[in-house]
Amino acid sequence: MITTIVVDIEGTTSPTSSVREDLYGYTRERLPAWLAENRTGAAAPILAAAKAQAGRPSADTDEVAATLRGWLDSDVKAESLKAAQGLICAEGFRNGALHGEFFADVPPALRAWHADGLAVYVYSSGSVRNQQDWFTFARGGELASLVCGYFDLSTAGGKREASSYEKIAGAIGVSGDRILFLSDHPDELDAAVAAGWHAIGLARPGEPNPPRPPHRWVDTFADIDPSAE
Ligand SMILES: CSCCC(=O)C(=O)COP(=O)(O)O
Repeated sequence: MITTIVVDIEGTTSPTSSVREDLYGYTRERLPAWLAENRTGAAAPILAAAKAQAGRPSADTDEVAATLRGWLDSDVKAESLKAAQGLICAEGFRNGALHGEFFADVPPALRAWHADGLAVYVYSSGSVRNQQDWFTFARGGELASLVCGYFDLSTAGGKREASSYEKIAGAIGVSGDRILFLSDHPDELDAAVAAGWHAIGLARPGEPNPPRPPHRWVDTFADIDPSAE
């Protein structure tokens, strides 16, 4: 019996375009100034991690900003970039420039699962901070009250690793065979199944990741019945 649902964000709850155009665009524009202004504070661990990952220990903040912008452009899911994105976008969510964007079928499904007593968690490459803001400042009304918790690359690990799903199951204290994972990415579904989870793929019109066997694929949360898993 499924007691817990874990959802991916990009391509699953939300259009890829809303992440890449809105969040990446907002971050891209503000990265150089934000890194420079916060280099001895919130940006310090981000600068250190990005320099280490890039193999450029003596890079200055301008060079790190250019590196992080390059990672945004090629969608590198690096922890340091995602941490910066979460902190930079926090201001945009609070001043009304940014909203969490969700496919129309997602809020009613989350409400129904919550009303049925299912626990909903989020696991995304975006930082926990960014995820919380995405659900809190959802266009059309907050959705964070429907979510029990959030996991990201720093708290769970990479999304294509079975060990990350084992770690999440351990952290929430639920056996994998009671957890249903929803994602648009076949490699992530493979990893969740390898950890003993149930998994359903989202293949939404216009989204980039093609479906792949052996998973079941749907194009809307309305077609997901956790009690039938
Ligand atoms: C709204 S949280 C930020 C989303 C993000 O930056 C991202 O890379 C989404 O990746 P996902 O793991 O949800 O596909």
